[in-house]
Amino acid sequence: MQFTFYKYQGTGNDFVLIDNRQLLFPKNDTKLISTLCDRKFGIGADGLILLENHPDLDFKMVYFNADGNQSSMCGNGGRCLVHFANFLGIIQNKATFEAIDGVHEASLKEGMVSLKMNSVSEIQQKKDFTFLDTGSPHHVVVCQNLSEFDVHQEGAKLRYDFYGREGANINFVEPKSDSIFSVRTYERGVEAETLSCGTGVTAVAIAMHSKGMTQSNKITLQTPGGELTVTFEKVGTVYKNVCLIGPAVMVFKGEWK
Ligand SMILES: N[C@H](CCC[C@H](N)C(=O)O)C(=O)O
Repeated sequence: MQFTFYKYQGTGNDFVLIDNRQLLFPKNDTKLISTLCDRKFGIGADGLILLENHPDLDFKMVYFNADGNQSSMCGNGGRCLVHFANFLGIIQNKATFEAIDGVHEASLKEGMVSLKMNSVSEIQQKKDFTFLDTGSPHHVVVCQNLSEFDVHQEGAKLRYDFYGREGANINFVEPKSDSIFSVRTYERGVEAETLSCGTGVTAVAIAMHSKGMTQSNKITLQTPGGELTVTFEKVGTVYKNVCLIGPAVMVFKGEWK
């Protein structure tokens, strides 16, 4: 089948975006989606995102991991989709859309997209790690010498041996200052380290505050793909008004034959 696609990246987390408002894309074709995301036989991406109409909101987001399966919320993908909706003329600089984890508000200014994430009230603080869901499930563990760390091997071990079939995303974090943290992420469904992970850095920011490793509510996350900012308000035990802020870039447009 033939269709137009747009390749996007948000701090190096990259996606194939398709305007599916006509509902012509074969969503159940796992093999096609994994081929489109394949870096040798396809376009190459960490995931694929469909923009669809919504009866009440600006649009609907449907997200697939590179393995071809529909998955949980993608923060960087959501940011890229807001940029795409502006490019298509669907929105100006504000958006309200539905994703798998509910309704999100977003704003766009000079190529930077601020995406409101769900509030977080359940944080599992263990001795050696923190587990929380920011739209996707995330394991957060502090480590030293992050640049030397074998993220793929250690991430896969935790993702498969500890979390089993369902899995989780594994975030390794190294404090740089009270409000700056370096993060590298092994992503479920990509089954590799990605250059950044939006719901992942959101989980890291909240986990660091919850552990008392930062007093700030405006956190800078340095990832191999670039810099993201996460802001939040802690009201009682709940993290509210959580925002993921960073760039979204259209890399190229293409036709799939
Ligand atoms: N791979 C994740 C979904 C995408 C998360 C990531 N790309 C983001 O920016 O949040 C999962 O299956 O839980």
